[in-house]
Amino acid sequence: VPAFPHAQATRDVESEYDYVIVGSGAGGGPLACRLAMAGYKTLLLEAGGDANGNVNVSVPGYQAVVTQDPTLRWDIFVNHYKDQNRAKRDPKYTYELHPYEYHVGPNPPYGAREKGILYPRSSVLGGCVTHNALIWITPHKRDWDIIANLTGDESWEAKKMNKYLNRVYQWLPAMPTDPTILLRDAPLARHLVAGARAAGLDVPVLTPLVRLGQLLLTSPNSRLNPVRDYTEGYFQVPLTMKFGTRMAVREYIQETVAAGHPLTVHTHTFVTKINFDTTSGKKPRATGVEFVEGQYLYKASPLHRTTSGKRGTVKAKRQLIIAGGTFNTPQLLKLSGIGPRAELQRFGIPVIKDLPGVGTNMMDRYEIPVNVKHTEDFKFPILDGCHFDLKEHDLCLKQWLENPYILGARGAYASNGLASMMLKRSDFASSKDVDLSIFGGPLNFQGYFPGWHDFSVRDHGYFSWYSLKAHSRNRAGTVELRSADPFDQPLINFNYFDEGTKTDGADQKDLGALIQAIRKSREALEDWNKFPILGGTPFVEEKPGAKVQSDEEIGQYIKDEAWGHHAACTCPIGPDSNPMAVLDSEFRVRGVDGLRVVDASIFPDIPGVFIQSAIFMASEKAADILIKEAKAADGVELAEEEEEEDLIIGE
Ligand SMILES: Cc1cc2nc3c(=O)[nH]c(=O)nc-3n(C[C@H](O)[C@H](O)[C@H](O)COP(=O)(O)OP(=O)(O)OC[C@H]3O[C@@H](n4cnc5c(N)ncnc54)[C@H](O)[C@@H]3O)c2cc1C
Repeated sequence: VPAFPHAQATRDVESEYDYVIVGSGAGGGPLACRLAMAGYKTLLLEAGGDANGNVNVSVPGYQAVVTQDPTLRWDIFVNHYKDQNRAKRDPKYTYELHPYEYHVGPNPPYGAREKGILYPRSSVLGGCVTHNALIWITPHKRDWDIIANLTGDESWEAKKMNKYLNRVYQWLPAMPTDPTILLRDAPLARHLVAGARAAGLDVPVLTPLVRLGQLLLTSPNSRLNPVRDYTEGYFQVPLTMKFGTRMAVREYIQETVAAGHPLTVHTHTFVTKINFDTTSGKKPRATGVEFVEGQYLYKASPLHRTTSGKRGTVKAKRQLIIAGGTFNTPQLLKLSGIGPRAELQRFGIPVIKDLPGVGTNMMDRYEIPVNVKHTEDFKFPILDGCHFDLKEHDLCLKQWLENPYILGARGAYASNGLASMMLKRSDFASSKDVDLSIFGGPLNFQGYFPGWHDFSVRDHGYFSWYSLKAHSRNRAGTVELRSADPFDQPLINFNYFDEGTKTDGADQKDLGALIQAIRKSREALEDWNKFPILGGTPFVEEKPGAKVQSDEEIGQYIKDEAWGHHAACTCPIGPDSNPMAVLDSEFRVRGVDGLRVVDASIFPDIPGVFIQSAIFMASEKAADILIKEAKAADGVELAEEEEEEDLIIGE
């Protein structure tokens, strides 16, 4: 594992910084780096640790292992349905036996407490980017135009957002799995080839690997393709890694500190409250935060023991930016007096600003698999020696550690295991953009529950196609306080399908798209038969299972077992005329001064197919706005901007 420069670990919190940022994930991390690189004294407060020396965060093949790592995971539990009887139809429904000890599925022992569905989150430098699946798919143009149209702020138009993608590529490496790793496993390649055929591509029966090799060189992100957002087909899956090692926000923060920019990072620092000055007679102004220093203070951490630690406060001279993510940002705003009046009063929280939209409008994608098991003792050769457990017998880890990134020499762990994807437009898409991503890999992943990773990789004879519904319509999710205790996790209700948004048949349309995705996955599995030249043993479908055939049966399977992992939109940007808009188009929290939000919660509509790219770009935009604002305030002349609209740097 390469030795990354360590984050500055000083514990003396100075009393004032230009900018204080809470949360170092996809939203907060890049913003902190940019502000510091522009010369502003910036403090980044992060509840988690820096994960230095933790190999889990660096190995792409450990993308699932890392979500189980107790040192950085938060076990957040959510409700897909408020109706618990309905929720329990999901075999992933979880109960707590003792603190952080769980029972998954029906027939819990007597006394077990209902928890709901696990929603993995990571509290660590880099936030969820440090434990995510590394998939890098850039947003659709329409995602940005929606914000521009909604707010009248043209700077959000797609052509103007292009420059922020260029800026992301200044620090973010992205590359696909080396095709030579995959092409060595003929039965796995047989599945991937079948996927290409089901995606409508012509694959020669006698030389399928040559065609697959070509397809794995085709990027789904190409900005040179003017109709890229509508282009259906079969593509490689770009990953946020460099030569087979995860590299993204965490590493960028550490490099920025090491380069000597004025960025101070305080890890293991949990922010409990935003402080306001309400004495001016004008709008309340956010002046800084209160925090507690200590490890695993949030009760969602399985290593949580105490909420006590060294307490402190810090002031933000220019702006305070909250970037705690879709669940924690609305929680912190509400705890600090910004949110729906009735809810705040219920918990005895003094109201600073009645903002009814905080913690509403939550969106997510739906995901659902078809899992098959190959018969007898078949194992995918690519997984030989892979134990996914960091122990000495994990020969794939040894291979990854000891080899250079050349011709697949680092082996299976230089990939996240999901190398290719179909992009499709379902009959239920809300625009011309593709709305289904169907990707395959040698895993038995059925969604998130405690121990999901061990379950997914235990048997090396499984293959699955996963469908993800992009541009989903449900916006009925909510994040509400459970208590006034900042260390409690909030109450999170997604209100799936018919429990949620039903306008214009929204729930039925999303369901319809997913039913088509399941049928497309099955078509890919049938097309497997067309390539016997690649070997392998037959398989049986375990989920949803051969008996599940009609639209109604497939629909029920989806409603029972779908999940999501791109939760967003709980502090949406919106126009002045919308009382539910939490932010203006420049990330300002409405009704107060000095306070911004920059993370997955800012979007009025869930963007793209995979979300981290949109958050990174929004973070770059926020930096641009704040730097210009600071220069204007200081009377510094703004340099003429180069026209970057048509410039393409990176993909
Ligand atoms: C299992 C999984 C896999 C995923 N895979 C992908 C993928 O392959 N591709 C993709 O595009 N997206 C993926 N995502 C989604 C993506 O990683 C997240 O949407 C994104 O990281 C969210 O960014 P954020 O800035 O909103 O919050 P986060 O990245 O979650 O960062 C928030 C940070 O704030 C800190 N924090 C919160 N509250 C406080 C507080 N009170 N005080 C101090 N610090 C605090 C947290 O510790 C955390 O580090 C995945 C998500 C999950 C869960």
